[in-house]
Amino acid sequence: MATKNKNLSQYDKNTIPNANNFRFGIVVSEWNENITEGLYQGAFDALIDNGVPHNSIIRWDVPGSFELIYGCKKMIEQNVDAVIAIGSVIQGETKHFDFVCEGVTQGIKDLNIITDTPVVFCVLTDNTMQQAIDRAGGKHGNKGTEAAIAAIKMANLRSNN
Ligand SMILES: Nc1c(NC[C@H](O)[C@H](O)[C@H](O)CO)[nH]c(=O)[nH]c1=O
Ligand SMILES: CC(=O)[C@@H](O)COP(=O)(O)O
Repeated sequence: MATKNKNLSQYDKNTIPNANNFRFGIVVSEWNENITEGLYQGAFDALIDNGVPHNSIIRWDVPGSFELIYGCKKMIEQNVDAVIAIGSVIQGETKHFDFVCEGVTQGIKDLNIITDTPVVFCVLTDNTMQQAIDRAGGKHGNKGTEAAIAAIKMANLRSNN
């Protein structure tokens, strides 16, 4: 189902595990910060809404989405229960979009394989700024909210296995 057919911000609190004792790291790319700040707010608000204490959320900023890989690797060393990688990559004139998107995707995938801490992929890869706006609190909801819920569920899975 495409994003246009669902609201990224909707979740049923009755299906969300108890997150009171989990710690979360959020690494935020500064590129397209009008988008990434919206994604961060969605993620932060969802974590708080589900009982995560404010002091159990660590935020670091990195220059761009490609640096999310290293930032998340170092965040994992902070003994958090899950990490959320937040970025916004928007198509420009060249193929750089393709390489950044592929690189960050593969890098975050690798962290999920190599380490024992789940890293949630909250990196928008949009053709236009409007598509990004629509997914960072606009008409399709907020990908950051979706990512926070995924992070809670994965932290819970990790704690039970
Ligand atoms: N064009 C975008 C970038 N490009 C920058 C790279 O992510 C990286 O910081 C640079 O290549 C230095 O290593 N980053 C985004 O997050 N979004 C873009 O649209
Ligand atoms: C994703 C990017 O790196 C891209 O936005 C940069 O723009 P351009 O391809 O025009 O250099």
